[in-house]
Amino acid sequence: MPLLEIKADELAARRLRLKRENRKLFVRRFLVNKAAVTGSVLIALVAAVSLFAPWIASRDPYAIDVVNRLKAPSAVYPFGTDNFGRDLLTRVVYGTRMSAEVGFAVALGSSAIGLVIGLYAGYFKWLDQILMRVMDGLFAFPAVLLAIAMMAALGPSVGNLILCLIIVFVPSIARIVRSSVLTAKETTYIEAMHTLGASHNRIIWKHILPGSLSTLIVQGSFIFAEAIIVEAALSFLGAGIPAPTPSLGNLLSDGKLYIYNSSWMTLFPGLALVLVVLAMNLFGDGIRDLLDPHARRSLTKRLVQPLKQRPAPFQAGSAAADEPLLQIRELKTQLHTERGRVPAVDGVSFEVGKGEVVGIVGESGCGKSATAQSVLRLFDEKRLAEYEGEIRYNGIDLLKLTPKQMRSVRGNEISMIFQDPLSSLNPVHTIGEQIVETLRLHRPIGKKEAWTKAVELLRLTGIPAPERRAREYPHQLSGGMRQRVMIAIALACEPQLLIADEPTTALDVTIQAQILELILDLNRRMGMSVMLITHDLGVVAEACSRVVVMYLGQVVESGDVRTLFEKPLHPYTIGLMQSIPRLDGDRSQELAAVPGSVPSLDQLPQGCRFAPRCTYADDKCRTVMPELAALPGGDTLVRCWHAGKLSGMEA
Ligand SMILES: Nc1ncnc2c1ncn2[C@@H]1O[C@H](COP(=O)(O)OP(=O)(O)OP(=O)(O)O)[C@@H](O)[C@H]1O
Repeated sequence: MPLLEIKADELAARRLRLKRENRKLFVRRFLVNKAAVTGSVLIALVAAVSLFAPWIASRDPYAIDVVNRLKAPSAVYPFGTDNFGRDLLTRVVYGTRMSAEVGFAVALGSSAIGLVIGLYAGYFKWLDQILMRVMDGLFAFPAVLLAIAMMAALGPSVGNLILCLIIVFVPSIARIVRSSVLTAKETTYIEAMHTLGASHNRIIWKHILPGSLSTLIVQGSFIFAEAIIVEAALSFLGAGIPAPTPSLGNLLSDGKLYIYNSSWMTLFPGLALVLVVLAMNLFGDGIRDLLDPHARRSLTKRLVQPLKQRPAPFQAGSAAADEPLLQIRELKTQLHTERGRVPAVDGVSFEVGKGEVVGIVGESGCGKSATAQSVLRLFDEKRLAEYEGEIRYNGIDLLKLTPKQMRSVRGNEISMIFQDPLSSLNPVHTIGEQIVETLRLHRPIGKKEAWTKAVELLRLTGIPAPERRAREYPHQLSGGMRQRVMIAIALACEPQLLIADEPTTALDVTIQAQILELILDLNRRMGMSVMLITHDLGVVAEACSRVVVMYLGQVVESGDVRTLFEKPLHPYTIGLMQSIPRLDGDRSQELAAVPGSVPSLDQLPQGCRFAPRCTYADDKCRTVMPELAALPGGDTLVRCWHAGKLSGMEA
C-alpha cells in the first residue's frame, strides 16, 4: 500500500466546505466589530462622494459668481458660498475627493516603500545599520516641518505634495515593520524554515510578511488619515496644493479670514475633514482586531501571493551500501560571540548508519544542538560561525556545498525537529499550509496534490481527523499534536536523516513516550536514520543502537549502546548514569549527580575538559588533553587517561 493514500475527491469537497465556513466566519466577526463596520460605512461614503463627485455636485467648483459671494447655507446653496461666490457644497465634495486621493496615494506609497525597507532592515543586520540610520534621521524632524521644507524646495503641486508626504511617512512604516520582523526572527519557526531549506527571500515574504501585514494595514490606514491632516495643514499654510484647486486644507485656508461672519466656510470643510479622518481611524482600529493572527482564519492566503522560486537541487551522492549515511570527521564550529571566539563544537567525529538511531547525550551546554545545527549549517556563516572538518552525507561533504545547494539538503535530505513545537510553527499559517509549503519547496507538485499529501502525513503521524486539523492553526492544537505536526513537516519530503533535538522535552510524560514511539516506528517503517539528541539516558537505552556522549564541545565517549551502558569508561558517562533513577535502587539514597556544572566555553580548562569535575583527575589530566581512542580489545571510543583503570571497575 502506498505510504500516502489519496482520497482526492472527498478531500476537495471538504476543503471547499471549510473555505466557505472560513469566509462566513470572517464576515460574522467583521459584522460584530463596531469600529470596523462604522469605519467601513464612512469610508464607503467618502469613496462614493469622491467617485460620484460630478453627480453629487453638478456645479463647477471653480465658477466665480461675485453677486452671490458669502451666501449663508440655503436650499439653493446647501453649504453656502465662499468669498468668490463659488458653491461650497461642490468645493467640499471635490476637496474631499482631492484630499482622499492624496491620502490614498501617500498611504499606498509609504506603506510599499516602508514595508520593503522594514523587512530587509529587520532581517539583515548589516542593512539595518544603514537603512535605519537614514530613517532615524528623517524621523527626527516633525512631519509638517519636514514636508514644508521639502515643498519649499520642490514647489507646490499635487505630485510634489504626494512625493514629500511619502518621504515623511516612510520611516514610521519602516520602523514598525522592522520591529515586527525582529520579533518574528527570534522565533524558532523562522529557524525551522532555514532547516527546511527556504531561501532568505522566501522566509521574508512568505513567513515574516504575513505576521507584519496586520500592523501594516492598520498603520497604513492611520497614515491615510494623517496624510490628509498634514495636507490640510500645508495647504492651510499655502505650502500644499496650489489654489484654486479645492482640497480640504485649501478650503479651510480660504475660510479662516471669514471665520466670524461666514463660519460655514470653515464648518463644512472642517466636518468633512473630521469625517474622513474618523473613518480611517475607526477602520484601522477595527481591522487591527480582525487581523489578529491568533483570532483570524484564512486571510493570509488572500493577502500573500506565494512565491514560486525553489532552491537549486542538491545532487545526492551515492555512498557504498555499507558506508554510513552521515560521517562527521573532526568537526569544529567556532562561534563569534560577545565573549570572543568560542569552540561550541571542538573536533567532533561520529557516524550515523543507514536506518540507524544514534543518541547524542550530555548536560546542557555540551554542544549537542550546536553539532546538529552544524550538520545543517544553520549558524550564520557571515557573522557567527566558522566550520572546519568534514560532514559527509551520502559521500558528499556538506561543508563544501554552496548556500543554495545546502537549502535543498535541508528539509529534503535531512530534516530537523526541535523541542518546542509551538515556536517552531508559524502562527499565521494553518498546519496544512505549512506542510504544503515544505512539499512544494522541494517537489514540483501542485497545491491540490500537496494538500492531499499533507493530510496523509498528518494521518501517518497519528493525528485524528487530519482533514480538519490541517485547516487549524498551531495554537488550536495540544503540545503533543503540535510535535506530531512538526514530525509530519519533517517527514514531508521523506528525508534520509531526521535530527530530533530533544523532541519530547516540552511534553508531558505520557505524550513523550508516544512521540518517541512514533519516531521509532517511522524509523522502522521508512528506514530513515535518526540522530536523537536528548538529556535522557533512559530514552537512549530504549531507542538507540549507538550513543555519543558529549562534554564541552567534544565527544568524550561513543560506541554501541549496550556495551557502553554495561561498562561506561569515562568518569563523565559514569556520573551521568549514576544520576538516572532506578526502580530497583535504594529510594532512601539521594541520586548522585555529576559534581559541579558545565563551565562556560570561554573558560575552558587546560588538559582534559572534565578534569575540574572529575574525582579521578591527576596532574596529567589537568595539563594534557587525552585523545578519543579505543582501549585495546574494545570498540568503545573514550577520551580519558584513566579509562584503562576504570574498565576494570564496576559502574
Ligand atoms: N547562536 C549561538 N550564539 C552563541 N553561542 C551559542 C549559540 N548556540 C550555542 N551557543 C553556545 O554553544 C554552547 C553549546 O550549546 P548547545 O546549545 O549546543 O548545547 P546543548 O548541549 O545542546 O544544550 P541544551 O541541551 O541546553 O540544548 C553553549 O555554550 C552555548 O552558549
